[in-house]
Amino acid sequence: MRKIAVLGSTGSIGTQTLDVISRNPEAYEVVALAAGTNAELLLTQAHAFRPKLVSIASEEAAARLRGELPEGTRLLIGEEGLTEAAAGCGADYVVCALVGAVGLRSTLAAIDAGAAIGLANKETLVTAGHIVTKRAGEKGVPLLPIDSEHSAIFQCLNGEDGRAVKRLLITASGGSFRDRTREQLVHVTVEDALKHPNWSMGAKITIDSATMVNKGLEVIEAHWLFGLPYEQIDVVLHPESIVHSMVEFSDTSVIAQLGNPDMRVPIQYALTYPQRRPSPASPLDLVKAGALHFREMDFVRYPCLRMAYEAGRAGGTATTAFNAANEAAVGRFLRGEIPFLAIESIIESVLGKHDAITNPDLETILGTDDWARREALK
Ligand SMILES: NC(=O)C1=CN([C@@H]2O[C@H](COP(=O)(O)OP(=O)(O)OC[C@H]3O[C@@H](n4cnc5c(N)ncnc54)[C@H](OP(=O)(O)O)[C@@H]3O)[C@@H](O)[C@H]2O)C=CC1
Ligand SMILES: CC(=O)[C@@H](O)[C@H](O)COP(=O)(O)O
Ligand SMILES: [Mn+2]
Repeated sequence: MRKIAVLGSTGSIGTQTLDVISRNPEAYEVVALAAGTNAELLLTQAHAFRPKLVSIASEEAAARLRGELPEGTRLLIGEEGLTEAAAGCGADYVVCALVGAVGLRSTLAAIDAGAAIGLANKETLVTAGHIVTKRAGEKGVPLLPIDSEHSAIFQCLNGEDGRAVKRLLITASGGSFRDRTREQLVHVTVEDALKHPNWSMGAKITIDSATMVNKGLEVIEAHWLFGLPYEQIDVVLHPESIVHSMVEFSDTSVIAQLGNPDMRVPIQYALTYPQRRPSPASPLDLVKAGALHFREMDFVRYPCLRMAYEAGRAGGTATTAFNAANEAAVGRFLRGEIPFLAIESIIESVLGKHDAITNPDLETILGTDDWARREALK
């Protein structure tokens, strides 16, 4: 029986992970759950799964859990709680479903404890990919992708020799504003931006899809997960989100992974790999799905993707700054403080002020993250 910790259990990926687990109760024991603010849902989950530990971000949220948890479930708070959930409860598998670079330390703690990682939290790889992948390699810990595109690529590669890969083709839906011109983006609202055409996801990633930052993060995530240079990672617009990504090989063969948009498929595959199990997702009927479309990516329409490639190629702390500036800017947009198009100007401005440091250690990464956030909030 696999002992699992779910970091970010109350979010979109976290709740779907627990849904997958609850359909296979004989295979999993949930040993720890960690959340940010949603004490009510965390409490319900604690009673359903009876973990050894629950962790919540603040003392205020923790107050709502005291005296209400099942017998034998400990309560911890903040970064200490995240680390203990990741590394102190005997989990042999940790699902990293936190949103943002806040997931970095607990992911590293889980790796140091020798747990396999189911990784949804792409910001961690974008922030410190060289540290996370090196540490996982040294520990012999697998990093199993949950992000749908990376799960698709992982499945297409199927253990193939990387030298036979010509390029990765990451698909992008185009997000909430895929049919709008840049001029039409001037007055869009938060409510509009949160309407993703194909996926129901947390607020931050939904905004990232609309700005195309999400695809930029995914290009950098693919660079670290699959060890390929940026020249071999391309993005193609695919409005239907049926083809989750593709790999082109040196003999011109292109292998794709397809399915209806349902994150429980890649989540389950990351949990059961190398096996497959029946899934609750609705089967894909290509005849009913109709025509599938593919369009060239327009880097003028989507400058955030251009900036992500530039940061990726610059390397070192450039991607840390890119991610942190975006996190802060998206927070401001969601709070109604800035218009949609200011997200990209803030990222551009922060990157313009940043001199990337090569091969940074963790302290330098955290310093850059902090600096970029403060710049983005100015
Ligand atoms: N949703 C999706 O379909 C996909 C998501 N991803 C990636 O997966 C990750 C999670 O995304 P998603 O599930 O959509 O995000 P959500 O916002 O839905 O969930 C985020 C989770 O993180 C928790 N959290 C946030 N801040 C903290 C903190 N400081 N301490 C502890 N817990 C915290 C939240 O807790 P609470 O809600 O209690 O505040 C919540 O459980 C992101 O990196 C995203 O890019 C990748 C592919 C698809
Ligand atoms: C489901 C998933 O993996 C998301 O990252 C998704 O890819 C978002 O869609 P787009 O970024 O392509 O709009
Ligand atoms: Mn994705």
